[in-house]
Amino acid sequence: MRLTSSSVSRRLPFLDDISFEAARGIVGLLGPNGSGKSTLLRTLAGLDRPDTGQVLIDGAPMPRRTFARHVATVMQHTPDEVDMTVGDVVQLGRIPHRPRLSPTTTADAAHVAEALSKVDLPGWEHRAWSSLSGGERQRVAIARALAQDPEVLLLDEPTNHLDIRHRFALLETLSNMPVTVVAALHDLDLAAQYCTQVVLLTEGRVVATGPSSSVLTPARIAEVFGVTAQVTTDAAGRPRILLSCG
Ligand SMILES: Nc1ncnc2c1ncn2[C@@H]1O[C@H](COP(=O)(O)OP(=O)(O)OP(=O)(O)O)[C@@H](O)[C@H]1O
Repeated sequence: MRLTSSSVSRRLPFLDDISFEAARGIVGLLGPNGSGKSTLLRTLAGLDRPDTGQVLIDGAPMPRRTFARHVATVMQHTPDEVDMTVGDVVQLGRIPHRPRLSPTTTADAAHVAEALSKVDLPGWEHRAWSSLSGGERQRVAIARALAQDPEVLLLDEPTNHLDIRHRFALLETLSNMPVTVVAALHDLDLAAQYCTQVVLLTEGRVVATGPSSSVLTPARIAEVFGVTAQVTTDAAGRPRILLSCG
């Protein structure tokens, strides 16, 4: 499924004429704090409306209920004290696939188990959500989105709280799935390795978009983030970014 941001603009929080298209693979939204990544993701997810412009799926606006079935989101700030099990939380991802008020099925339970395995938490259904660490909660929130069987995934800092191994594992899993992912990321090196395309934002505007090799140049990184970057290419031909202060 293709997701298109077509000249999306908002007055508050500010977004200015944001256009890009995401197809299968990971599109990374990059930019400093306050550059508009979360605002853009919320707008793409239909949680906030653009003042002008449109969000299109396969070239057309999508009705709300169909959208909820095909597009899964993980935004920032998961709740703390919720009296639910991990299984309950991940089951929320199955709601758009069930008739209203109908009970969960064994097929739903299988989707939940598979999603938990994908985030390396197999068999965690009975753990209490409130007992989980920050990184475990983040992985459960991602499992909830995966259990939805989405064709488009919108993720706000999905690697937040994750240890290094699980950061790699998550991006590896996402890039091998037949889904369109748009993810806000802070780690430029990780983005360079896994994103098919990056959208670099500052102050609600797109500075550059395209493959990371063309967008993430040392000059642009210095201009946007105020840090020094050394850009090399690894054995697999992927750009690698080494950052230093100043
Ligand atoms: N409800 C709001 N009303 C007014 N301004 C807002 C509101 N929400 C966010 N902003 C402002 O809009 C700008 C963009 O915020 P946003 O959360 O989209 O940035 P971000 O790129 O996701 O940042 P971060 O990397 O810190 O998560 C920020 O300056 C923020 O303070």
